[in-house]
Amino acid sequence: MSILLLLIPTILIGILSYYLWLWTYWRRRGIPGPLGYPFVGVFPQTLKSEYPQYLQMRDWTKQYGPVYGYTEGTIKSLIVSDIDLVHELFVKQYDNFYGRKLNPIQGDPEKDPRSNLFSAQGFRWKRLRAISSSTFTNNSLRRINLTVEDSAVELLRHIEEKTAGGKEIDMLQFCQDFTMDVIGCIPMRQMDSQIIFGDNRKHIPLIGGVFPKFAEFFRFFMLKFPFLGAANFIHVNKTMINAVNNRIAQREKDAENGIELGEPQDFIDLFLDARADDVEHFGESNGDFSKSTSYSNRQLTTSEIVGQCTVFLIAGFDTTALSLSYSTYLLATHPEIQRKLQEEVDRECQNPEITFDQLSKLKYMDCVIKETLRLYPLGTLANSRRCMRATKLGDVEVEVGTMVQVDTWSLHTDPKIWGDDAKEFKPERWTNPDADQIFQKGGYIPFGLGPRQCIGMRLAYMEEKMLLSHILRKYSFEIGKKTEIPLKLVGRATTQPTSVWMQLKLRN
Ligand code: HEM
Repeated sequence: MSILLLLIPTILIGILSYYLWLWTYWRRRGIPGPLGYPFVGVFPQTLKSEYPQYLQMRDWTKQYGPVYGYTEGTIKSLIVSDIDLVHELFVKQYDNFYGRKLNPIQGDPEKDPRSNLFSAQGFRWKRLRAISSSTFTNNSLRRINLTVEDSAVELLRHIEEKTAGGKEIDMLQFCQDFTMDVIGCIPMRQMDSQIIFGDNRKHIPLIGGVFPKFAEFFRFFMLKFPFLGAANFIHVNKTMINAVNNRIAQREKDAENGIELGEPQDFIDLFLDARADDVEHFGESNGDFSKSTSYSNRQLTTSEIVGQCTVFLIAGFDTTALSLSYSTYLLATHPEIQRKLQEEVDRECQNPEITFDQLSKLKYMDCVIKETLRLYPLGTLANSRRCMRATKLGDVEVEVGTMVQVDTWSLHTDPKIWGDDAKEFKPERWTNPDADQIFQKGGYIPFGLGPRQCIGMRLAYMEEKMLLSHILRKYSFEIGKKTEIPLKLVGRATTQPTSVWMQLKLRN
């Protein structure tokens, strides 16, 4: 009994000291930054959906400068917005930072059989990337150009109905319908986006960050008992597993009946067909990637296909819809830029159908989309890396397991990089070769940089150009009574406007 009385306080003091030690990690190293609270660090600030963490990070950058640190539970993050450090992180020191920042509740990327392109690291990532890349080649994009156009035309019909009599519409919802139609595997298209992105899981990252050793255990329970907060995730996952299994069964049945494979219907087909011919020939330059032998398969397993389709849905649907809706807002508030863009579209896209080659001639449209993503780099949660080998980033010694997050919002509007008009919407700046130089150097990263740059970037551009061209040939975006200026931004994984109401005026 007396031993117990001694043991319990000792354990409690040990745990307390451990958490306080972690909490003051950056202070002890002389790196500035917000402290937050014991045990949870800055989690209460970074998990607020009503004030997205990227805006919060931007505020802290103003306060602490381009390099600072904070803790979220036991997760130690270094935040950077210095162009040279960004380039070093993503490109020069890729071998030291090849993992992405993950919460322990997301599982171990080395062991999870459903580990996907977004979370995987090392050889496994290389293999998934090589296999997935074949679905984003020019040829593949050309093949789906028609599907993307069908979705755009369908949306235009829908817009026609809803704007009858001069009614205002919320472009955010319309853009989401469009991108879901393009990206959603057929069985997911009817699913409410709230189910996929419903914001009811604030406690899950918190538990994972504060109690990493028990993350596997919590994960197991949350997947067993949906009411604990993972109901939406479980539903999406089950629907995807059924969809993939049904498609495999259908293919087997067709093969038995001598029916040949047709054109791919969606990502499930693309992934079932995808293979990487050079997967077995990846020579690794260092020991960290050497766990290669168990993954030398050229094709994806069923679990991997489920993981890939789910991550493509999550990474590709909302991001592209948001980017589109920000563009419509910026065009409505900058009519002279909209007119110039309409002139380009009228000139280059004269036939009813818009081809892949015509889309590539829309140079001013490229500038508008680039500039939109400079001012609204909505998907920057992904612009992070995990330190896999101890190194130095600038003057800071970075230990294995430390996360490095780029504050993209500050980087993209830094007057030292972009000039005094950094906060203005000026697509013309992209006609100056200096802007592309900034991109090469790491100052413009809406799609990240280096080997892990967004794999869906070209698909996103294609979708956006297709929809904007179809709409702008017929309508002009105009500010309406309900348009919020400036937009009110919310969100956690992505930064989104609460709504993008506007009027679509028929052109003469
Ligand atoms: C405007 C639309 C989009 C934006 C702003 C965006 C943004 C990003 C960013 C910032 C990253 C991190 C890159 C890095 O770490 O260097 C990323 C990665 C990724 N994105 Fe996108 N994305 C968009 C569209 C898409 C689409 C359409 C898809 C798929 C169909 C997609 C799938 C992915 C995947 C799988 C990754 C992880 C790549 C890897 O680690 O190898 N994204 N995206």
